[in-house]
Order: sequence, then structure tokens, then C-alpha cells
Amino acid sequence: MTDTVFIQSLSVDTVIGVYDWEKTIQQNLLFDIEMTTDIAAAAASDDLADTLDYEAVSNRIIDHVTHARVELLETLIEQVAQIIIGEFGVQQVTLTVHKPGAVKAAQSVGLRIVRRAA
Ligand SMILES: Nc1nc2c(c(=O)[nH]1)N=C([C@H](O)[C@@H](O)CO)CN2
Repeated sequence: MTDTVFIQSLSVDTVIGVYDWEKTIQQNLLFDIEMTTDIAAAAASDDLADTLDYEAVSNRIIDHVTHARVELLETLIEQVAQIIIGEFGVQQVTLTVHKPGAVKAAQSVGLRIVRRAA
């Protein structure tokens, strides 16, 4: 499959971090998501039901991340990848998470992972 449904700079505020002071504040995370898919069926039918709904994926991730209470970006990004693969039937996802406020001297820091369905 060579088609991609993407979500760029999905912005979510949540409580995340390893330090005590971070557990009392909301911080902003930005997610870039690329999901390998096949758009052929939807292109032929013009029906949302035949494709990967980027709005549904966005809303699910916003809900999960908003309520998650973890320390590391590693934990959170792995959870998000497994939701996208497990609940939306995505074969491969490339997922980037930015924590732009974490390091004052950097524009952004974060992680990028690629995960495939088993
Ligand atoms: N690889 C990571 N490094 C760091 C993380 C993280 O989640 N993954 N987190 C922190 C702190 O929470 C930091 O964001 C506080 O400014 C430090 N390094």
C-alpha cells in the first residue's frame, strides 16, 4: 500500500512528565500521524465509510491523551500507536510526538516511531 492518511500537528494538552512539578500542570503535545492505507474503495464509492476517517482518529487520540497520566513520552506514544493499529485497522503508522515546552533552548523535542500491525 502506498497511500497515506495523515494528521498534522494535532494539539492536545495533558499532564505528563517525570518531575513532580509537571504533575500539577497541563502541557501541550503535538502529534504528527501518517497512516498507511488504501484509498481505492473510497475513491470509487465516495463514501466515508470506505476509508480511514482522520476526524475519528483525531478525536480518539485527543480523548486518550487528555486523560492519560504517564510520565514518559515513550509510554504515551506507544499507547497511541497501539490504538491506531488495534482500533482502526491501520497496517503501519509513523507517529511523531512533540513536547515543545520541555526544553527552553529547543524549538521542540520528542520522539518518532514506526509501528506495523502483527
Ligand atoms: N526520552 C525522553 N526524555 C525525557 C522525557 C521523556 O518523556 N522522554 N521527559 C522529560 C521531562 O518530563 C521533561 O519533559 C521536563 O522538561 C525529560 N526527558
